[in-house]
Amino acid sequence: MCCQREPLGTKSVNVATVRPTVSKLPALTPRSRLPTPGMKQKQTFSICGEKRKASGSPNAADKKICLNLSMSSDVSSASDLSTVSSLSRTSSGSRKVTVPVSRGKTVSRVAGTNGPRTIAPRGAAVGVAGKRPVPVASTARKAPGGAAGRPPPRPASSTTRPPTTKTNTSGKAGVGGGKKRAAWDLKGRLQDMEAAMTQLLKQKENLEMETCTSGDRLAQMEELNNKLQGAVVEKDSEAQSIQQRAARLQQQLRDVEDEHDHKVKKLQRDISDAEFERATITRQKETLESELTAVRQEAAGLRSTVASLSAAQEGIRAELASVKLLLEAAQEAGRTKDGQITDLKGVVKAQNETMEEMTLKMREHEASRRKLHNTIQELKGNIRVFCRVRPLLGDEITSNEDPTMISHMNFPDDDGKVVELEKLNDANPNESTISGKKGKYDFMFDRVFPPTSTQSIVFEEISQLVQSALDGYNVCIFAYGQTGSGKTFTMEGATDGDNAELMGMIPRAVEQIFRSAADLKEKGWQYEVEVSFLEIYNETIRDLLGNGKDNVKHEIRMVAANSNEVAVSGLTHVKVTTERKISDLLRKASENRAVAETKCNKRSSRSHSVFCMKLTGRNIHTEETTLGLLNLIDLAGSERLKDSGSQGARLKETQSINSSLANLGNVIMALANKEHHIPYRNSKLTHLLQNCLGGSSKTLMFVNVSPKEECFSETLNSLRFATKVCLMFCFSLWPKTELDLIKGQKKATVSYHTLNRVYTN
Ligand SMILES: Nc1ncnc2c1ncn2[C@@H]1O[C@H](COP(=O)(O)OP(=O)(O)OP(=O)(O)O)[C@@H](O)[C@H]1O
Repeated sequence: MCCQREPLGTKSVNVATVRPTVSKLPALTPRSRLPTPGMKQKQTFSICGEKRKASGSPNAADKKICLNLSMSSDVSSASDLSTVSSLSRTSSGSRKVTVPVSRGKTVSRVAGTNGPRTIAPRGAAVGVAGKRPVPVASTARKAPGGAAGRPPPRPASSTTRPPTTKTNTSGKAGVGGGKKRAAWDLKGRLQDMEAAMTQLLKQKENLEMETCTSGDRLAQMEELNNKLQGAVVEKDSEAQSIQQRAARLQQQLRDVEDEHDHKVKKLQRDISDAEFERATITRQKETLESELTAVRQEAAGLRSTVASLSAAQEGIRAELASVKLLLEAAQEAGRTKDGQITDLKGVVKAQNETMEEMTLKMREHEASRRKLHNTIQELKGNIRVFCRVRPLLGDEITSNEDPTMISHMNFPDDDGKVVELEKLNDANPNESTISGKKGKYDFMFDRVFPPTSTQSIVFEEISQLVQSALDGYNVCIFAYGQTGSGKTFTMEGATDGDNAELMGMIPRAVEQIFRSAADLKEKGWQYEVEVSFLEIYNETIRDLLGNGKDNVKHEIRMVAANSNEVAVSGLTHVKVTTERKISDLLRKASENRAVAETKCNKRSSRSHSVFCMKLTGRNIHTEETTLGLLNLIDLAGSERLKDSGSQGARLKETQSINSSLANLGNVIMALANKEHHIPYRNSKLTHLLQNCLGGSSKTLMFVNVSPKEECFSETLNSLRFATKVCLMFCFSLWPKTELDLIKGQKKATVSYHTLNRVYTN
């Protein structure tokens, strides 16, 4: 059965065999090749499948067959593609391919028939690839009712209906030849009518048959429609999966593009880096070129220098030749000199021997120097008294007054040994005088330092005693006087920036000791210096180099039963090798004293401070050893009880001070009198200094005097105490008989003039 088909036009379908899996479209490649809505293009799809060879051929290999479909159509949407090709199996097992090429247009083929395989688009020519298409109608006519034995469907269009015999209603035409019967020919007309009736019955039968066929065809079409709808759903899902895949592919493409962009950027960066590097290299190249130019210029300069040097070398060679000549002459002279050197070596040897002798003599001289020095010191007196008057200071100076000019004091002699004291007001008529003149007093000491005397002038006088300490003698230097008279200034000095002139006796003595020790080193003497610093307050000893907080009770003990040497228990002794170290120690002692001062006002002036340097010497040549002690003592301010008006603790302090000062005087007196018993232990101070007072020890006492007129009485008192010490020493030099004679004169006081007369005689 054939149906009228629409002409296919440019569409052509070549079908060999299509496998059921043909619904799987081949993978669509690049996104750019996917149709987009509204795109008009020619598409070619290849649907590949496999076909087995005829079953009669056992070795038949699978053959790949393809359905090629070319079309040119408007693709309105991607979903149209899903319906491009579909395949469904008919109920009879045959395969049917329906290919809608555009909306409402389909190409169908029924596989499995015995006839030639065709696709019968409406009115189009369909044929096997490469063969001329066979008209459908003729094919259908050749195989009527071929598919599944059914009659071919009746053509839908009335134009395709088989021609019907036109009934001659008018009766004018006969059935057989169209010849009109005569009216009278009833029989003939009856025959015609029977023939017409028969024809009409046939037509009726045909119509009934056609109606039946149309019903079948309608059912077939409905079935087909259902299948097509199923195929559409299937294709829709396929289209969705294709869309998802396309989306994945697009995502991949975007990833690839991103990666591409990333690589492009990286490449651009690499390019810019490379360009930068190229620019750097270019710059380096330029620099190197300029350096090369400079080096070339330098090389040119060097070449010219080499040329000039070569010329100079020639000159030097010539000079060298002349020098060689001179050298030869000198060598000749040298040989002569060698002889002379040998002679000189003999002379040097002789001189070395002389030197050794001289060194020995020098050592002997050093020993003699020590002895002589000591003799001189002894001749000068093992006990000496110096008087020092400080200048007026600050508020003490009235306008237009020279601070070194003191109205009530005179320094009359050129030797600097006498001080005259004159009371200008309120002369006490009962006051005893030395000069015999009321209100005027003369005092003579080993040395008197007026207010103009500097620290260095004062130290000159005591430096010999410091030397004695280095030579192995014990030396005590005291500063005695009323409060504010200049004892501490004399002993320690004042700190006024870096003014070295204000340095006191202690730092100067230290300086001299280290200097002399260095000088004596070449004579084989090595010294070890050990320092201690203590104060005695109210007969209690306190360590000024300790930690300042200790409540240790320090006791004075004899080092050995048969020796005079004493030691203080728990006292700090510091070995020093430099002067700087000693200044640090003095600072520490002063800080410790300052702490104590806060506890007891003005304590420093109410205590005795004893700075002691132990000097141990050893001669590495002679193995001779020495041990000398240098004690520098700042005594507490002396005050007369009746003048001070002290009470309570202050009274106790004053009594303690006066007692220890009186004991000092008694000890000195006992030493001068060569008494058997010396009362050292009556006070801490004399007990401590017992091996430094008396014997071969040297004692020097500074009596410091205030220039203030209101201190006249205290000044007089201090000078009298110092004179007593001085007299005792003078007595000690006298033969005992003469001493007894003087004592027998029963004079209350011994005048300076008497002593002077006795002394000079
Ligand atoms: N020769 C001097 N030249 C200049 N100033 C001096 C001299 N002697 C003492 N002074 C000054 O006089 C003041 C009192 O002196 P210093 O403190 O030495 O007296 P002191 O006798 O030690 O008193 P104290 O017993 O209270 O300790 C200080 O300011 C000191 O600098």
